[in-house]
This record gives sequence, structure tokens and C-alpha cells, in this order.
Amino acid sequence: MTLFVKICGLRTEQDVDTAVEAGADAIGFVFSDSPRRIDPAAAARLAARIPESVLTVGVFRREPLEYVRSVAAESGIGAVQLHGPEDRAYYDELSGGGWTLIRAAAFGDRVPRCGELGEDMLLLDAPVPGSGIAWDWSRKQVAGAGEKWLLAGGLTPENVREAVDVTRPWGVDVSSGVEASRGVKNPALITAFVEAARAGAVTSG
Ligand SMILES: O=C(O)c1ccccc1N[C@@H]1O[C@H](COP(=O)(O)O)[C@@H](O)[C@H]1O
Repeated sequence: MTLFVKICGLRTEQDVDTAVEAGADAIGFVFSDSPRRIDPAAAARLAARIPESVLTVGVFRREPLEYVRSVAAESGIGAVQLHGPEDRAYYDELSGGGWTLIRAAAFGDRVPRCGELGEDMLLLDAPVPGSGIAWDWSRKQVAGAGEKWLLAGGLTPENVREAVDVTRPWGVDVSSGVEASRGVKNPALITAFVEAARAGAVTSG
């Protein structure tokens, strides 16, 4: 099975086109406080360039439900990625809206199971999302084989292959590791990341 690759925090046409050409499966737009923040109208313009086969993801951190709903509607994204303490009721409110739901959780002692709050994908991240700081991947098989879970946090073109070999995720997600400076993507790194992630990949899917 081919490793699912998400490139996050994109804000320019060039970066979006590069990610699509490189073969990314998902492209993320950040709608919460971040150097990568983009407004919904600008994200909608970028999303119009993206083929339907590529999932567009809105990233939210501790936002009210109504904000998520209105941004998702205006930007036309296909998936909602939630970084926060959202509970089952919050996910229930969003389910049925047509979005793929991605639950982000900081890797800790208890590894969540994909689907336990109604999410479609689970993203295991470092404690500070978007920081570029990696967590300890050495705990093999950190999530269930066969689950749709993505590894994130401090991935780069240099370390993604080892991280995938050790943890066997269903997919990977990167932001800082493909940037020239904070919030500014480097197209060559985007391409290098997708190639490195998929080189010889064996996944849990
Ligand atoms: O990228 C951000 O600024 C951000 C802000 C708020 C919530 C999530 C954010 N990014 C997510 O962080 C991980 C990995 O980031 P990195 O590669 O370590 O920089 C990824 O899931 C992004 O979607």
C-alpha cells in the first residue's frame, strides 16, 4: 500500500503546484494562530488549483465549532484536522458535514485508537504542533496496524524514511521540515520529502 503523504501549511500557488506535482495525497491550510495562517478566501483560491484526487485539509487548534464550520464552508476544504481537547460531542456535530475528520493527538503514554471519537484518521504529533520538534519514534508500532494513522512532528526529507521504517504509519504529515524559514516553504524540500517518504515504504495499511 502506498504511503499517504500530507504537506501542511501551504500559502502560495507555487507551493501548492509543487506539492501536487510531487504526488502529495493531501494539502493542509492552517486556519488558527500560526506563521502559516491563511484566510479562508485565499485558501479557496488555492484549493481551486488542486485536483479532486488530492484531499484539502483545514487545520484548526482549539477553535469554536461555528468557526470551524464557517471556515470549512467558505474555503471548500474536504477535511477538518483538529488539534485540541475536542470531545465526542464536538466530532458528532461535525460528522455528517461531508468532511473527512482528522484527530490530532500529542503522542503520550496512552496512544489513542483511530475512530474512538468518530474521526476518520488519527494524527500522532509532537506536543507543540507545527513546531518542527520531533518526538520519540523509537517506540515501535506506536499505533495499531491497519489503522489510518499519520505520523507528524519534526519530520524532514532526511529523517522521514527512518521514521516510517520504525513506526510503520499509514501516512506522514510535514510542515516545518519543508520550509526555508518559519512559514515559508521550500519547493525543492517538498519534492524531496515526498520522494523520501515513499522510497521503499512498507506501511501498516
Ligand atoms: O503548522 C502550524 O503552525 C500548526 C498550527 C496549529 C495546529 C497545527 C499546526 N501544524 C501541524 O503540525 C504538524 C507537524 O508540524 P511540523 O512538521 O512539526 O512543523 C502537522 O500535523 C501540521 O498540520
